Amino acid sequence: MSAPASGGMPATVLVRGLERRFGNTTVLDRLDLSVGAGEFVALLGRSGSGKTTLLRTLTGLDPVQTGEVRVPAAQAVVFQESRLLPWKRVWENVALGLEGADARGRAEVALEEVGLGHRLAAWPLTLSGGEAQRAGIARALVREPSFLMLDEPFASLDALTRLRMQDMVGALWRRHRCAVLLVTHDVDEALLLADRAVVLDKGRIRASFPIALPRPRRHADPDFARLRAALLDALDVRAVDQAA
Ligand SMILES: Nc1ncnc2c1ncn2[C@@H]1O[C@H](COP(=O)(O)OP(=O)(O)OP(=O)(O)O)[C@@H](O)[C@H]1O
Repeated sequence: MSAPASGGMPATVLVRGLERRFGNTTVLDRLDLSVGAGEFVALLGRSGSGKTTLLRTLTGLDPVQTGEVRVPAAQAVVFQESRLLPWKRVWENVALGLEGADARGRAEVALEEVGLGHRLAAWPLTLSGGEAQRAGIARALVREPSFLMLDEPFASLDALTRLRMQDMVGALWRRHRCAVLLVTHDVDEALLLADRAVVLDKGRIRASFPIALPRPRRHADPDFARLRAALLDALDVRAVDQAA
């Protein structure tokens, strides 16, 4: 795959002219998007703008009606709820579908990496919300994806747990360097984690902001506040109409 993504990186994910209609409603409208190798992209947009539909198309759950979608085979997705099987222990959930005699060992290493080494044999229903999401992230990482999709993974967590999880995901990304597409409603989350924030509106990309802030990112940084204001503007329908 040689088409360049933003920043001159080779594209890991390439979407060209993607359309998705449900009956007479166009949900994705000639959408173009690329995610570079190792690039962290945050996808923001108002409710109903098509974020989940785009993600479902990238995972193959939703068909490509019109347009082109290229994603690597080594992909993984983490949803808002962890979707662990309650009748399997935590390590078994993470090892599910892995091949080879070392599946359990690999699952345990992934769980240790997300700070769950002490709950390997626990039943999912005994985990806190944050722990369950950690297990979901371990289940994704153990597959060594070159493309990781995160669909509002922290939305149901309390504010403090969310901050801890954001820190953890930032650290994991620096270590693994896979391409990431994070769907979020949280502008600060995008600014804390992503290389680029992309705004979806009515099924089209309306804005794409490079987030050229040094890491670790700080809310107190004046550039952080400037980017937050620009991103909030782009999410506002009046600003979108002016840009269109
Ligand atoms: N299977 C379907 N049949 C009909 N309409 C659908 C279907 N799936 C999604 N839609 C419509 O497509 C539009 C986009 O939905 P989508 O879930 O992708 O938005 P979203 O940006 O993820 O929203 P949210 O932020 O609320 O999760 C909505 O108007 C939704 O009603």
